[in-house]
Amino acid sequence: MAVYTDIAEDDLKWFLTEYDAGTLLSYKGIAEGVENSNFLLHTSKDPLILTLYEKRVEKSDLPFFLGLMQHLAARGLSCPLPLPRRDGALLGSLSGRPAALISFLEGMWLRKPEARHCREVGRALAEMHVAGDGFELKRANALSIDGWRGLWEKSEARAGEVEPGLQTEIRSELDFLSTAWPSGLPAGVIHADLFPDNVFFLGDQLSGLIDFYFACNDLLAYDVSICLNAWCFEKDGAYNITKGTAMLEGYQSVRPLSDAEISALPVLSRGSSLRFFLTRLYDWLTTPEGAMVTKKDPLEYLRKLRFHRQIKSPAEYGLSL
Ligand SMILES: Nc1ncnc2c1ncn2[C@@H]1O[C@H](COP(=O)(O)OP(=O)(O)OP(=O)(O)O)[C@@H](O)[C@H]1O
Ligand SMILES: N[C@@H](CCO)C(=O)O
Repeated sequence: MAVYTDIAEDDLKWFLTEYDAGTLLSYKGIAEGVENSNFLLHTSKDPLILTLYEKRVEKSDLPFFLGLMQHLAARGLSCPLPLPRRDGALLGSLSGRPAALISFLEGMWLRKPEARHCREVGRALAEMHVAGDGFELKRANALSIDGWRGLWEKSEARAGEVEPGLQTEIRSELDFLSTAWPSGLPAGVIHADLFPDNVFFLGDQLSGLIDFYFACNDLLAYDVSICLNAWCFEKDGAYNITKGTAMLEGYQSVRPLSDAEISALPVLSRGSSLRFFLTRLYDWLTTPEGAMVTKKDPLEYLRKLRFHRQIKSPAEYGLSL
């Protein structure tokens, strides 16, 4: 569960005096999520989410994340809006952690998304890419090509515990990606973690995107590859081309991909598979047994990586070329 830091009711009430948030009626920790501590607050006004930022989030990045939510919401994207304090600041401090209040978004994430949902996600991703234009703050992607080798080196010695032979395979993948990684593709603000648990639906209608805490500036098509990986594979590891077609059509109904972006999809998808494999591998090897956090399977992403490696044409993702 993701409540790493407990809060005392009195401290919370004191914290809320800095905001025009109404009177506290109740609060409870939210079990989902792995990165930060989240609480649902009921007040005499609107419900709110309180997030306490934990160790993996750099405090210096918070103005980017919170400012981005404001920027996107102001351009009509459905995403949480940070509530400013009375002094105008978006960030406060609670229980020794940086903390923010954000608006509560109605909806549920889908445990079993179908092709029609993938279409909506593709569309929303493109809308986010378009709406991100003009956002003035910049944040480099620490979890892109330049960061992968360092991340791998933290796990390499023990990687064989997860699957024998991994060392050779990942080293050669890193070598391949460092020569094949595309440059010059359209770049902008990307979500970088738009998995099913970060997209809310009300019925079949997409109601909003959450969790912008990996957002950064990077290649827009790299974000598309992250979504293909997160939404278009079945539990048995098979790529679902119907979902892929729907997602790519949804995306292109808002922002058509260039020929260069389409050609780069297999390489970008190898990269995004490696990115989630590496963070999951690190967590797998370092999270203590019994910790109240669900560890995610790194091998799921190794299998996706192997799938993308044998792709001969981007048409195999469901694009009509
Ligand atoms: N604005 C919001 N409105 C409604 N619920 C929210 C909102 N923000 C977060 N939540 C709830 O809190 C949960 C965890 O949020 P979030 O995904 O941001 O956490 P996290 O720790 O950064 O997780 P991860 O990075 O693993 O996805 C969500 O699944 C959702 O249930
Ligand atoms: N979405 C990530 C975890 C949280 O960022 C994963 O599935 O590995």
